[in-house]
Amino acid sequence: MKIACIQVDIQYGKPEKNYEHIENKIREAVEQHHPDTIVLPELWDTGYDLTRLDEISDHNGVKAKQWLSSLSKELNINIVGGSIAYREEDLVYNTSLTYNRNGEQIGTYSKAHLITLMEEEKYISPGKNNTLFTIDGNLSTLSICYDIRFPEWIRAPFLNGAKILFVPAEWPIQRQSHWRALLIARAIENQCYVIACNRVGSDPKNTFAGQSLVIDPWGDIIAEGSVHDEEIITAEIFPELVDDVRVKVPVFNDRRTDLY
Ligand SMILES: NC(=O)CCC(=O)C(=O)O
Repeated sequence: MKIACIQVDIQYGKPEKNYEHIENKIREAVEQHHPDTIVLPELWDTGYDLTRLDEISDHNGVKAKQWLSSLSKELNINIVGGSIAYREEDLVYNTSLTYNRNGEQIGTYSKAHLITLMEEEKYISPGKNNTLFTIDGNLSTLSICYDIRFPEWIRAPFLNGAKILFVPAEWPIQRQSHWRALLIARAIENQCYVIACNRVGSDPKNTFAGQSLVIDPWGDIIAEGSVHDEEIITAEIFPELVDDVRVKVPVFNDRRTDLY
């Protein structure tokens, strides 16, 4: 499966502009790299313009759903749609929607761990469920940005057979070393592919770290974005490698389920 992470800058609180820019980038990625699966960053529609979510969030995700469905079908690609500001009645969630090549929604997940450091919990409601979905035959899960600091949360879908972890993010540059280390650790401990798409650029409060990563189940980085520039990061992944690594180092069998 060929992956393309769309590492872009995001305009603060301007969904229309972001839709236009990201659609152009997706079309460019498809023309130049012929990916099977496209991955977008976190909150790519609004950015972290949290105080204006009443005005700019997507009611029931109607707009994003229509756009993701028609684009994935037209271009014959899977789209792991990063995340959007998704309004459900009076609450807003940081929600990811995944579509397959037929334009069908196959996955949804709302960020469970909200980052108090960025005051996310004041404006966004937390999700309660993790997710499992199948992309081109590969069982996958997804966590959003700050979630990667909580390995006990991420473990559950891997105990249920996941082989790939997708991570849309808006990770600031001041904690860049944590981004790399945490993603490599999640790949090694779960013996899975990690496909992490971060944004670049700045908003009024933060500068973001880019460095989108594709990491194999051995923990080796196989593709990496730059820190400052918009970029399409591509990699070919081989999910059968997950089984090889799990046989070589059988940590799933060696877990002490009598103790934890
Ligand atoms: N958008 C985020 O969740 C940022 C996470 C972060 O900055 C951190 O965990 O550190």
